[in-house]
Amino acid sequence: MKLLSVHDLTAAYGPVQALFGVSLGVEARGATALLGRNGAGKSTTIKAICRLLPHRSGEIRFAGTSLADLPAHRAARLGLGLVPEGRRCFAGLSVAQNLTLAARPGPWTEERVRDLFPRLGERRGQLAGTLSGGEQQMLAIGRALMTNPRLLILDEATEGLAPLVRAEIWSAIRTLKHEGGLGLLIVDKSLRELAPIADHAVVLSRGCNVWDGPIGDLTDEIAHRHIGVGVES
Ligand SMILES: Nc1ncnc2c1ncn2[C@@H]1O[C@H](COP(=O)(O)OP(=O)(O)OP(=O)(O)O)[C@@H](O)[C@H]1O
Repeated sequence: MKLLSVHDLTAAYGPVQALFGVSLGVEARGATALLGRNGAGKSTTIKAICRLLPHRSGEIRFAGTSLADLPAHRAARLGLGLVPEGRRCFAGLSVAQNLTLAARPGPWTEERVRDLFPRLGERRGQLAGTLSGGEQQMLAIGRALMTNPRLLILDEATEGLAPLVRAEIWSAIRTLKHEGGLGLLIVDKSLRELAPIADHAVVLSRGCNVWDGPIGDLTDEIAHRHIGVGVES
């Protein structure tokens, strides 16, 4: 059984339909990359999965349970951990407070998050609002891990960051894939970084699935046409 299974999802912002039938799956401890050009519907798909946006039709099942009628906090409690686009940490609270506020029982503790991101340990008492963009992203990932999710959803986790910080975050994501004991759904355009992590890729265009398969089978032609990047990018 898949950890997450989305079938034929449609969703809209008021009168504007954004998803026209999106399907994807994530295996337990597997990693799926969700790809597509700007505006393709990736964030909307994630919002619908996390119940931050109601869907119109289709099915969303997580660990065998339908999420269709659940509010966002109940879906989160089932084990969905979201690292949203734009990070969204509590700027006026310290790193440690941000982490402990999110905590739920399980293998992920503040100490383990600090092992994954040593910079957060060095800045435990610092206000989140004064962290660099990369450090805030690490904190956002740390906060999601502190909820002890079964599925971690990363929406553009490395966008707009300097190369060295990006490398640190990708290294942490690789560690999560191999040692984290959780499933991953990753939205990103860095196909070269995703290739050793994701087992599977789903490509969206204009709110529809246009390609789905093992990430290694993604051709340069498909990548250029539907993601706007080459497979080596
Ligand atoms: N709050 C909103 N109100 C109305 N339309 C929206 C809203 N948010 C997104 N959309 C529209 O829904 C479509 C899908 O947007 P979405 O943000 O899901 O794309 P995306 O693939 O995540 O893009 P990006 O890579 O730029 O984040 C787009 O046409 C977008 O303009």
